[in-house]
Amino acid sequence: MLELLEVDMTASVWHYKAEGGSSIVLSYAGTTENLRGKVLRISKSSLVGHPIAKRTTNDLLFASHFQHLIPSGSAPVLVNVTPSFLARIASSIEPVRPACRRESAAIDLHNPCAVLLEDSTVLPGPENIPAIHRTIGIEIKPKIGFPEFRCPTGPLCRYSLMQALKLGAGVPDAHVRSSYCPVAFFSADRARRLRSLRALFECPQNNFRLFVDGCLHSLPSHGSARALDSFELALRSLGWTVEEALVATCDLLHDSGVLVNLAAIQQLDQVGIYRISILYESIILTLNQFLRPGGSPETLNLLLRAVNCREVPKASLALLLDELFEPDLTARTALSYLTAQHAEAHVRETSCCCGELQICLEQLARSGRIPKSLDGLSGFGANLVDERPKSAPSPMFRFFWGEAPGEPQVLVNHNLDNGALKDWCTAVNEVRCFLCSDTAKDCSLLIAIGARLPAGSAAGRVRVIDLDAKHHSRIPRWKRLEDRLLEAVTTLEESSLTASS
Ligand SMILES: O=P(O)(O)O[C@@H]1[C@@H](OP(=O)(O)O)[C@H](OP(=O)(O)O)[C@H](O)[C@H](OP(=O)(O)O)[C@H]1OP(=O)(O)O
Ligand SMILES: Nc1ncnc2c1ncn2[C@@H]1O[C@H](COP(=O)(O)OP(=O)(O)OP(=O)(O)O)[C@@H](O)[C@H]1O
Repeated sequence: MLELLEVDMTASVWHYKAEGGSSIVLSYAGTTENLRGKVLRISKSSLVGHPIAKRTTNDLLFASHFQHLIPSGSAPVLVNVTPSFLARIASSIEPVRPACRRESAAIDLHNPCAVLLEDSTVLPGPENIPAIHRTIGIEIKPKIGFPEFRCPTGPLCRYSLMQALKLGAGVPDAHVRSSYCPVAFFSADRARRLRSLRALFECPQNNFRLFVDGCLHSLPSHGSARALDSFELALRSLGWTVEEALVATCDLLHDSGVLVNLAAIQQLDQVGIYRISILYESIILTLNQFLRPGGSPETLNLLLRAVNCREVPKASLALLLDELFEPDLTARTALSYLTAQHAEAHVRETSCCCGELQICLEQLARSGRIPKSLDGLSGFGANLVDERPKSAPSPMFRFFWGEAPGEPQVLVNHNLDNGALKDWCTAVNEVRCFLCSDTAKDCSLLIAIGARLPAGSAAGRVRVIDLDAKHHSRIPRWKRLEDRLLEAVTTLEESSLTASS
């Protein structure tokens, strides 16, 4: 059983730290010893009260399986919160929340669970107590590290297309187009990595945040001299110039091995959203066939067992889909290695988990959870960075090359044979891998660096945050988004044709 802890529910000791699309994070400012250096991550709901992220406590159950991987005291813990505590927090933080977040969502007052986490924007002091006066925290949401699209001028990454869409839609954060390139950020080339980091610093949008001594430092979308000045002052007090701090961050990220691991998990997406969407619809058609009156419950249960799911008698479609796509232990292990990722750069030693991740991915392959196309796993993770776009066509490349995915179809009929069962398992596993990869495409890195050391290096640490499993119900939305991205590619193609004629 998962243990639910109680936390200090005095609203005044929890201060707003930051937020994303589905969570608000508060830092602890009270005196309880074991809460110092912790943050509380609470869920949001839409303004009319619908939960935003379909999160399950399994995320935490899962984390509890891997406590041994996570440095002591850093493992996330599920805690109980009351509606009245949440309501008090909601009113106290409202004035400090960014307007665009306030207008779209609020605290979910009806979710009795929150997550207590280590504050990864600060470095632990001697007794694991955060030395909050001496840390710069840098948060990066790197997005997808390989190009997925092709246009007349060459490969194109999803991020730059999203920039075009965000600019067109007037997204508040993105009124200036960023020159950040995730492919360069994941690159093995240090100069390219550094250039992409500078681009983030110059145009942060929602991909880059700075914390000074654990507090979010507002960095305007396109550099107001004043905000930069105060950040530079904070850096200077730790012995850094901005450029030196960016170089140290870049090196720390590289030494930690985290980017290679992240890229490996992102590339569990081997087939692209169009094929995934067809498979997802096929899975729904198949389940519906067996859920209809007269459908065969025995066959349905056989299908569930074939993909390691519990038998669900008389289940609804929604329950069955949740059961099928609740990430299984092995897929979660891969993500868990990211959670456990950390690096202590001052000793230039890393606790890079490439080896373990490799084993885990191989296990995924053996258990049939990685599609056949990923069979050649030797080197998986090791030489992905920079290699893949040249050596193996990405899903979207394949789409353009004419391997269109076809129509959804019922994957098995009532006379289940081995071939049909295999198609079913492949389809479910491909969708599972895709969901797992999407988590890695949307997570963030938190890099904490302390004072500059004489050799120009930093005491520092890298953590990966926001590894929530993505819910299968997002698949139709992702497909529609992909349609819009493809339209943007077409517009680019047309404008380049016009320019060249
Ligand atoms: O759909 P995308 O690629 O725009 O990604 C969403 C992110 O937008 P971005 O492009 O990074 O500005 C979006 O970021 P913001 O909340 O806009 O900062 C979220 O991360 C969203 O995930 P979730 O709803 O919080 O679980 C992300 O949604 P998912 O794609 O992960 O469902
Ligand atoms: N462990 C942590 N330590 C310090 N700050 C954190 C931690 N976890 C989250 N944060 C801060 O809170 C913000 C929101 O958290 P998180 O990314 O988990 O929310 P989300 O809504 O799931 O994000 P997204 O919109 O990217 O999906 C982060 O961007 C980060 O600034």
